[in-house]
Amino acid sequence: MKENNVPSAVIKNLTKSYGGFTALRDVNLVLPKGKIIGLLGPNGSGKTTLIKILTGLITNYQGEVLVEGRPVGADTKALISYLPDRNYFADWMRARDAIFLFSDMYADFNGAKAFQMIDRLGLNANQKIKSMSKGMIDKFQLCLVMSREAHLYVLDEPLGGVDPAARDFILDTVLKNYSEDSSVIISTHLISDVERIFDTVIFLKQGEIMLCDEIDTLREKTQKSVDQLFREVFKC
Ligand SMILES: Nc1ncnc2c1ncn2[C@@H]1O[C@H](COP(=O)(O)OP(=O)(O)OP(=O)(O)O)[C@@H](O)[C@H]1O
Repeated sequence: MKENNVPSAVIKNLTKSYGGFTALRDVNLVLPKGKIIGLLGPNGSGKTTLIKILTGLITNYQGEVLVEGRPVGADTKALISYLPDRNYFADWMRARDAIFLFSDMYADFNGAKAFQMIDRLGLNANQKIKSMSKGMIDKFQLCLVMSREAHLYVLDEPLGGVDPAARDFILDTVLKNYSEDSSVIISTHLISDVERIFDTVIFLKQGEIMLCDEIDTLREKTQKSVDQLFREVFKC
């Protein structure tokens, strides 16, 4: 059962240091359900660190992180569908093997949906993943991740290797496959391609939240696209 009134994630006073270096400083965020959230920031601003904390891959930090009201841990991993920034398949695997593996691993995974999606994207279920191009693997991983009925989807650079013609299809795939009971957090540098699907935008700067706003409010306030604003705020 999904607990409808609980935010997908709540982050309170989160600080993460690597040795003497502070990668995240006193981050506070609430990720409400039914939203697509853009997590944006220049290289090294702490996006992947935040994502790894949310997904339970980094466990030593200060502060509190809740997913569906529960502290991040073994329980919450099952609630999150995570697209990492690199692939994790064994060399021998064909696309269909990975789909069957996901079926075994995740109770909320819809294998039929995954087969349909890869077909729609022109991928071959019998092809070895190792022999796919980077863009093909990106598309395939996104199909797997969006074929789960998760509470929180965490997508780290989902379009990195995807050709411009396929990007819109991928974004529509994201839009179609998350529900009002879940939320999606997307970290990307391809802001102009992705901003049309954001409800909320977060700018991270040197480990701190410098902006967290609804996209409509932001556009009204600044009269700029998110991409334009990002380029101005983070101009080198
Ligand atoms: N394992 C680690 N050990 C030490 N420092 C680290 C480690 N991982 C990340 N950092 C540092 O923490 C900071 C934030 O890194 P992070 O990977 O979270 O940034 P990012 O915003 O995802 O960057 P990018 O856009 O380049 O992927 C960087 O200064 C990075 O060098």
